[in-house]
Amino acid sequence: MAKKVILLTNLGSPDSTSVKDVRRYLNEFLMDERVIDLPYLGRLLLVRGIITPFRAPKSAAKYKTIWTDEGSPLIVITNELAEKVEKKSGLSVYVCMRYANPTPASAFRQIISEHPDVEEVVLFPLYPHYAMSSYETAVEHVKNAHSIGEYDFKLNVVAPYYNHNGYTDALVETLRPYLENGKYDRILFSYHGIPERHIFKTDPTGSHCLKTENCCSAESPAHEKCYRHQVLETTRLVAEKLNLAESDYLVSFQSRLGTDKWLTPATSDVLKELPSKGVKKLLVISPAFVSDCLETLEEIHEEGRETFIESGGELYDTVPCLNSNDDWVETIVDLVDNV
Ligand SMILES: C=CC1=C(C)c2cc3[nH]c(cc4nc(cc5[nH]c(cc1n2)c(C)c5CCC(=O)O)C(CCC(=O)O)=C4C)c(C)c3C=C
Ligand SMILES: [Fe+2]
Ligand SMILES: [Fe+2]
Repeated sequence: MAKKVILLTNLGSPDSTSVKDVRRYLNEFLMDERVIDLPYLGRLLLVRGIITPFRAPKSAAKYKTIWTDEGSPLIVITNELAEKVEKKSGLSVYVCMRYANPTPASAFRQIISEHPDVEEVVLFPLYPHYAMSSYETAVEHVKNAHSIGEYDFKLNVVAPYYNHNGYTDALVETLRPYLENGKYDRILFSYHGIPERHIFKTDPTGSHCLKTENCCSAESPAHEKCYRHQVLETTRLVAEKLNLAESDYLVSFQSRLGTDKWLTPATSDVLKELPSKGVKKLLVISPAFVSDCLETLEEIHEEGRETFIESGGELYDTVPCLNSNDDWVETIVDLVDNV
């Protein structure tokens, strides 16, 4: 059997909550051409001249509200997950991040020093859905480091698993305890948003995505890379497993940045509008995030609650991410075994 190890890759966090570290992180993140897809000079001016100077102090203050003694929740949780996957799979598990630390190059150096005979690294992106700003950039970043290092081992990548039974079952099990006494008027599936332009860009047919109202439910090869299709599928499968009626839940997109047209409806708009439509008791789940992070702990749990309650909502609960729960660990091992 080929000597195999696992490499988990996640988005990454600033090294600390200092404005300087947050600025460096935001510059690296937003200068990624798969995140802000402008020509280099335009991107540089926008990111360094406008977005980062204003955003860094605000983001640093937000990170301070979620930071733990061990560091960023996203990093701490990813490391805990790695330990558990290692125990369950019997394989060595490493971690790298798309932005900041640890880098793919440092993870490869560690792998080689601990396993000089390694033949295969299985890359597991901690993104269930394909988007050029998440799954694609993370995978390309690791492939790039692999090719620069001219390593002898193979790099195999786990495909997006938005419709994998284990992943949707794991989501169902995190939701189930909240649904036992039927106290919510609605469940909101809030996914990280992306600009519509990114959906057009990743449509290999060039003619399917966002061309009709129900493009995401009509058969198409475009779905292999369509973020909207994939998040709607995750939602549909989870709802089906829980026997939810269509009127029991809705989907929205959070964390919009800039003035471009992003996927709609925006989570913040939905949270403002629901109470006036009679939805006073709300449960929110964020399945695009497998690890709790700034976008769940601050934006959804804190800001989201404030928006909903100030708009007339009465009860607002949020479901934790899969983090390092046992169902999720088993799913990762299964996906790695079948890559
Ligand atoms: C779940 C997948 C993600 C997609 C798709 C995604 C797209 C995307 N993000 C930004 C801008 C920012 N995102 C930020 C934080 C952040 N984003 C994701 C995941 C996805 N992003 C995660 C897991 C996190 C949390 C990181 C953490 O340390 O906890 C941030 C930084 C924080 C802030 O200032 O708000 C920015 C900026 C864009 C522009 C984009 C698509 C184009
Ligand atoms: Fe993001
Ligand atoms: Fe689509």
